[in-house]
Amino acid sequence: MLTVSHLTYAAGNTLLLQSVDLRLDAGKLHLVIGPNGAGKSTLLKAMGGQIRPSSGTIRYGDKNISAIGYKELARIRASLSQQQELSFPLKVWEVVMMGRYPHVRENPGHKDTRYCREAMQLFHLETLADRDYMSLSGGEKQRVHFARIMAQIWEPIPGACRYLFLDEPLTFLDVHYQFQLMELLKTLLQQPNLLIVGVVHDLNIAARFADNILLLHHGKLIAQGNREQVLTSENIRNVYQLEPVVYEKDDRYFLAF
Ligand SMILES: Nc1ncnc2c1ncn2[C@@H]1O[C@H](COP(=O)(O)OP(=O)(O)OP(=O)(O)O)[C@@H](O)[C@H]1O
Repeated sequence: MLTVSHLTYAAGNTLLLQSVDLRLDAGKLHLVIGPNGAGKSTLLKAMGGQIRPSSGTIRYGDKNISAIGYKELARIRASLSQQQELSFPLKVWEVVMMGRYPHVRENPGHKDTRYCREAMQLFHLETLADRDYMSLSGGEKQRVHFARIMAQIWEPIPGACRYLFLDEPLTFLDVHYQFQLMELLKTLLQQPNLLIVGVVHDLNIAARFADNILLLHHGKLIAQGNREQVLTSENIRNVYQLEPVVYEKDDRYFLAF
């Protein structure tokens, strides 16, 4: 479980997050939505321990993350940031292997190689393993980074949770891979003690795949819950200044503008 209590983050005089409270369970897909500049990336970075809150606490289980050392943090949580560009020549498998560095003492061992291979299989990268990363398309690069961060937290930790933070993971992916990734995340969540939080802009993706939707606006958590609770006409109007038509049919729930 991940618990956020009274989280506030300020940059100079600007409050980017204002007293956010959350309790996120493992085994569920939590998707953060909200307009540009709402504070979604800032929230993810704070939950991933990449930035230190101005006030408030973030706990992994019963541990305050400020008490978790950098190396230990890197073994239990992985983050996909919005900008992933690498500007030096590496083969695809070498980029994926970077995910294993927090676990490696001197040189990667058989276990690290196996986890990287399995992570690459998961994202259908086997045939690209020896390609120069810089020669890949945007979508291919994105899949390499998914494999890298999955390799980082590949191994379940007995009795403890692993945390995966994905900031706009659907950027660069065509609609086929977008759906494939979301389905894959749902499958991964069947593993014990895995917690995934992602940021998406597509409200219909959130409606279709999220178990829990977090709506941020001006650094505040405006609504949280399932799609019927969060993706209401009123919330969308207030936050995006758009008037949606909400369709509900069988198990489908979607918004048209
Ligand atoms: N270091 C900083 N100093 C001042 N303002 C900042 C700083 N970092 C972020 N901001 C501002 O804080 C706000 C929230 O940024 P954040 O990146 O969290 O938004 P977001 O919801 O992820 O937006 P987007 O959907 O555009 O990616 C933005 O207005 C951004 O310009």
